[in-house]
Amino acid sequence: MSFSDELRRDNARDWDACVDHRFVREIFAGTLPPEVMRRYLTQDYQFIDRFVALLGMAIATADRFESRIRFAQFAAMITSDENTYFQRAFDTLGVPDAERRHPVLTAPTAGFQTLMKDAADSRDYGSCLAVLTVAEWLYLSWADRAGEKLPVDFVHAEWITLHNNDGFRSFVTWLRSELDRVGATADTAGRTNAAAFFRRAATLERSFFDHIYE
Ligand SMILES: Cc1ncc(CN)c(N)n1
Repeated sequence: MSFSDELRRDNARDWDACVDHRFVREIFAGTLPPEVMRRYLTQDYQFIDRFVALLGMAIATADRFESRIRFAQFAAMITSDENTYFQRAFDTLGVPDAERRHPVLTAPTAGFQTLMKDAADSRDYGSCLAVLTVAEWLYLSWADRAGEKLPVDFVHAEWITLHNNDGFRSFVTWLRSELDRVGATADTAGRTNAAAFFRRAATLERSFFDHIYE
């Protein structure tokens, strides 16, 4: 079994809870209440900020140019297509500027920020990769539903298509192969560290979905 499959299997409870989450069912059905989507997106925008910083550390610590290019291209997408989606969704949902920039952070958002800072501060490529892989592979896992119709509202539909398009799918395939490659050459401590970051990320993903309904 590959390293990434092993990590996913070891975190199956949190992983499966996210893939089958109420948020996922409601966003596909187009029934996600606007106040829930608003809470989700205002918190997630703070996630994205630190996520881009972590991508920067992956670019800095990667062991080859080819990997840096992949991350740089992905960072370009997040800071263009995904960033403009957030702005258009905030406009539609009536989120004022102050709340876009400085919302009161919830515990899962603050937890993610600490996790991403810890991964970046480790300056360990495998640990950065583990967190990035959970964030993107888990999102592909819930968003990639063959044959499912898209909801009408762009705020719902585009959040799905940002996470199930061909470019995203190929980035996730590459991320997993990169984690497998790095895991195969890492020593026991390196694999243990990456596994611990993977676990923290999977747990937080689940509480992030849960908390927007609390
Ligand atoms: C919490 C969270 N996790 C993952 C993703 C996917 N980039 C996201 N936008 N937000």
